[in-house]
Amino acid sequence: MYHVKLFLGRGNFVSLFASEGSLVLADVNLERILDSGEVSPRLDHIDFSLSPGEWVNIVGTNGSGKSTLARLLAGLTIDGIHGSWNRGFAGDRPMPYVMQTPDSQLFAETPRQEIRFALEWQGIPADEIIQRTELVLTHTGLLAIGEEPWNRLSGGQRQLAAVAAASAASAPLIVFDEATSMLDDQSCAEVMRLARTLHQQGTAVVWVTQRLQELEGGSRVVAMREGRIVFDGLGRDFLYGVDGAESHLLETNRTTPCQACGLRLPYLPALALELGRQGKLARPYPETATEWEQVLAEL
Ligand SMILES: Nc1ncnc2c1ncn2[C@@H]1O[C@H](COP(=O)(O)OP(=O)(O)OP(=O)(O)O)[C@@H](O)[C@H]1O
Repeated sequence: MYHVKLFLGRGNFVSLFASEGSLVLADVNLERILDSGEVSPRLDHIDFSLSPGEWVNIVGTNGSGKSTLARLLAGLTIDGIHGSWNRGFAGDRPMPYVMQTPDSQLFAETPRQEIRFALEWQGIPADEIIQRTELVLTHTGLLAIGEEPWNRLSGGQRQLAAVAAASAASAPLIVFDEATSMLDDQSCAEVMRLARTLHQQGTAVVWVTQRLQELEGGSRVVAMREGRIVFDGLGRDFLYGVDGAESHLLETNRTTPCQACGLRLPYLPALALELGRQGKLARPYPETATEWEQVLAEL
């Protein structure tokens, strides 16, 4: 860990503790002009740090600022942004950014071509490109459809090709912006598997999602509301409230951080909270399928 002091303009400084090489944003702001002519924040006093190799989930309702933050983390240009940042391990080049709909980011004609172009764009020597393309196709399970034109592939297969091309960059960070929201469950699981493999290999992952059932209890969740980060902590605390605060939570009828963001609790956390309310279940609440099976068998 080290200590960074960032100049914020107007004579203000902010001090943040960050792991060495972290990507750090400090008091980042972005405004937008509404149709009425009023000014409204798109990003509102954002302080955020991402360590090398870390996985962070970004959640929030529509229009809360998730994509804007994700684009900023990817190093894509956003006009009108104010504040301080140090891109740390992510460097100055734009990082791969996988969008919701694959068709808006595929520009070659087949998965093999798409990966080849991604490698060419990085400046990989021509004699390495063919071999590396085949390796990426193999590792992503796309070898059999490498030569298929997009119109013969499903949306899920096209999205996998987009992830494969993004992963070909071997970048230190990859941003998934609701990359699974248009996919069926199987394609969704395959895209998630690829993202997890990249993470296990050391790539930092920014995972923007509205599918709260994807959140793991021990993973980091950053929740946004009206351009602000309103929660930054563990998935289980986001879904259930902070441990120890539960009785207060129930007595006063306060909502969990998830509900306070205007998001609906997924079915299983909602069930766990309800069973807790009825005194039939105590913390720690089950998170995995096996833990749930045990709990249900004992009820
Ligand atoms: N290019 C832009 N110029 C001005 N305002 C924008 C622009 N893009 C988005 N906005 C506005 O900024 C706010 C945040 O948008 P953003 O897309 O970051 O939210 P989001 O949480 O990703 O929403 P969604 O889940 O609907 O994609 C919204 O009110 C949106 O209308």
